[in-house]
Amino acid sequence: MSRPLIIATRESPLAMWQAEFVRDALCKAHPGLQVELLGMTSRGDQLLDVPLSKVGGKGLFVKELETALLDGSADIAVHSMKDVPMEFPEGLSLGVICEREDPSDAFVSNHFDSLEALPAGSVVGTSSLRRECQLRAQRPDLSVKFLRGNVQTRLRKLDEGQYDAIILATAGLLRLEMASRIRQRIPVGVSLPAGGQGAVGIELRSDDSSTLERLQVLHHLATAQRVTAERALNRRLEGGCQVPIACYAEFNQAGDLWLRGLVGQPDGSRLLRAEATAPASDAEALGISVAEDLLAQGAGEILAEVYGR
Ligand SMILES: NCc1[nH]cc(CCC(=O)O)c1CC(=O)O
Repeated sequence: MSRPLIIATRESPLAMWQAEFVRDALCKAHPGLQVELLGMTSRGDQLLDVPLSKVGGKGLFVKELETALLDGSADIAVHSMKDVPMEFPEGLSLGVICEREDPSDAFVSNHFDSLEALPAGSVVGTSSLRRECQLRAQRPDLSVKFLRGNVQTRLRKLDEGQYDAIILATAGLLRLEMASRIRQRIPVGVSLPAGGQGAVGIELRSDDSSTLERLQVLHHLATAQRVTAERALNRRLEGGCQVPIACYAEFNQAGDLWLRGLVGQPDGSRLLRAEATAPASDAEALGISVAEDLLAQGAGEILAEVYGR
C-alpha cells in the first residue's frame, strides 16, 4: 500500500471544512488512496521562528503549515485564496485552485434584512478596511466598529448585541452550513470582494509531481484564471487582506475576463475604481494594468498612508 497523503491544516472550523472537502474529493477520485489530516493548533497568521535561509531562501519566514510541507511531515496545505500571500517560500508552490464558491460579502443581522434597511446610526462590525471603506462611502450615516475573531466568534459578538449587523464572506458561511445567517448577499458591485475570496487553493512541494497529478481533479481552470488576474492586481499594489484593496474578475458574455479593482481611503472619503477586460490568456497582464490605472489615480498615496499607520 502506498503511503498516505497528509494534509496539514489549521483547526478552525472553516480550515477543517476546507481540508475535509479536499480529502473527500481526493478519496473519491482515487479509490484506495489514504488521506489523513494533520491538525495544527496555532493560528495561521503566526509566523514561526524558522528563517527561510535554512531552506534556501533569504530573510523570509515560513508559517507553521509550510514548515510541515518543507520537512515532509505533510504533503499539502489547503488555503482560502484570499489569505494566501503573493510569494511562496522556496520549494513550495500553489498546485491547484478549486472551483469558486459565491465570492460575495454577506450582510448578517438579527434585526435587519439588508444594508439598505439599516437605520442611520446602526453599528456595523467588520475588521476589513476593504469592507469598511466601501461601507462608509455608501452609508456615511452608519457607525463601523472593529470586529475580530473567526466566523463563530464574530457571530457570537453579533448575537450578544454588540453590533446591529456584521459583514462576513458568503463562502465561509455557506461552507459552515450557516446559510440561514445570511440576510443578503451584497452584490459585488456594491461591496467588491477581496482578491481570491470564495476560492480554495492547495499548496505543495514544487518537486512533488505525483501529488500534483493526484490533485488535478480538483483544479478549476476558470476559477484559476479569475484568481490569477486578481492576484496580479494585488501583487502590483503589494496588497494583502489587511489593506483597503478590492478586486474581482469574472467572465463576460464575450468570454473575456472582466476585472474590476478598487482602492479606498478607510474613512470612505475617497474610492478609486478601475476596470478592464482581456482574454483569459492575458490574466496576469490584466491585473497589472488595472493596478496601474489605480496607481495613476493616486492609489499609492492611500496605501502608503494605510501601511504607515
Ligand atoms: N480572512 C478570514 C477569511 N478567510 C476566508 C474567509 C471566508 C471564505 C473565503 O473567502 O474563501 C474568511 C472569513 C471572512 O472573511 O468572513
